Amino acid sequence: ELLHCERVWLNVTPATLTPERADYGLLPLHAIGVRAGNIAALVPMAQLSGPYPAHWRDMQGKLVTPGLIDCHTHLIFAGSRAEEFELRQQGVPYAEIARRGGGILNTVRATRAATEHQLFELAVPRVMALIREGVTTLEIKSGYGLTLVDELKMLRVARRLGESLPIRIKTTLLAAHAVPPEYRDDPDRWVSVICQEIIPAAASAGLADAVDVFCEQIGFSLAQTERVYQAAVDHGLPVKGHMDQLSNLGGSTLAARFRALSVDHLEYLDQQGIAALAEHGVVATLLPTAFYFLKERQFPPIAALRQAGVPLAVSSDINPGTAPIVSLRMAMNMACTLFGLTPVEAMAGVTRHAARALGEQERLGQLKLGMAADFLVWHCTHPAEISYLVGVDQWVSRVVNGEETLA
Ligand SMILES: O=C(O)CC[C@@H]1NC(=O)NC1=O
Ligand SMILES: [Fe+3]
Repeated sequence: ELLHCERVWLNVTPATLTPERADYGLLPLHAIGVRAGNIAALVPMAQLSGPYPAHWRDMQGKLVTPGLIDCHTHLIFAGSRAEEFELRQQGVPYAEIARRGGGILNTVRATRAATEHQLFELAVPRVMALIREGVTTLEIKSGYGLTLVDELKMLRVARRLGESLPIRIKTTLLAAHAVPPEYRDDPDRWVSVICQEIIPAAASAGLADAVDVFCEQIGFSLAQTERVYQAAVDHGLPVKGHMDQLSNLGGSTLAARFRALSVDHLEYLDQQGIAALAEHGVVATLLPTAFYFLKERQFPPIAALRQAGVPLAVSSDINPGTAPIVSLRMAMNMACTLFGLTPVEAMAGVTRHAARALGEQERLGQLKLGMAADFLVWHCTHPAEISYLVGVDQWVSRVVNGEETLA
């Protein structure tokens, strides 16, 4: 089947990350061929004899993996919380910083004031940093606009990043990120605006691929979360949740009832929630960078999640408040170092499990015939290096939708 491919990479060592294997799914030397944006051939070199179609490259045995998927980011924002970082390091408590107008609402003010083009320009270097790390699919949330106009503005910027840069973008509406100042006295009315105005507008404009809620004491209650989830489902949108990050409101169980794609953070997830996730195949997304930056003490129940067979994803949670570290591979390293994941689990967490967290498990996240031709050929000699060594460029060929990208 190589002869029908548009491009072929010879002598690669595939790490397939298919679910049948408990390891990287490493195969001996293969040729990988693409056609019409998909993986059209994956053939052992031992079975090959020339001639080979045009556009082939000999990769001399280099490792090839599925493209990395960062399934949870807030990387579109204006302004900076660096000054708050300084205050915090001087010992000023969070509550005092919030009282002074800091926190999420600081970023909301700056993001509302920024134009669509300014937000795009601010986001490009952050996306390019992830592209350099090997990310080929990236989820970006809204949540710093907190008005109909500004939430849609953020989602349009996210869509434009995918149209302008060699990366797949999935968008998530997170209008339920914080209560904007205009609704401080009546949060339920903000939830009504989300359900009756923002979700319908985002859905009909095709701007949102999913709907997320920050279900937390300092965010939205279980009842408010349920209202937003019901509106999402009524408009054909899947849901996900920032759940059990600082306390347990029972959000994961509710999310599982709504067949959520994923629940994320999970430091306070309990056995009831774990059972609900396992029953409905919901992905548990670990966000170790926020745990690290907030100096959290409560670990997510990794062993219990493993025991229950809940798929673990790993993501950067890039955001100006609790995860100002623009690196998926640093998050992989922290998932291993802080949370005790193995490098194999971290790799599965940014490939097939991250794809599932975005509802893309049929198309992305594995090296498998017929799946999207999103893959990386690495200098690395061992797949664990992708979680181990952070900060250096290490891919020699980056392919998205079958096209080799040089950025
Ligand atoms: O501080 C910010 O800007 C976002 C915080 C971030 N958002 C959320 O839902 N959980 C978080 O840690
Ligand atoms: Fe987040």
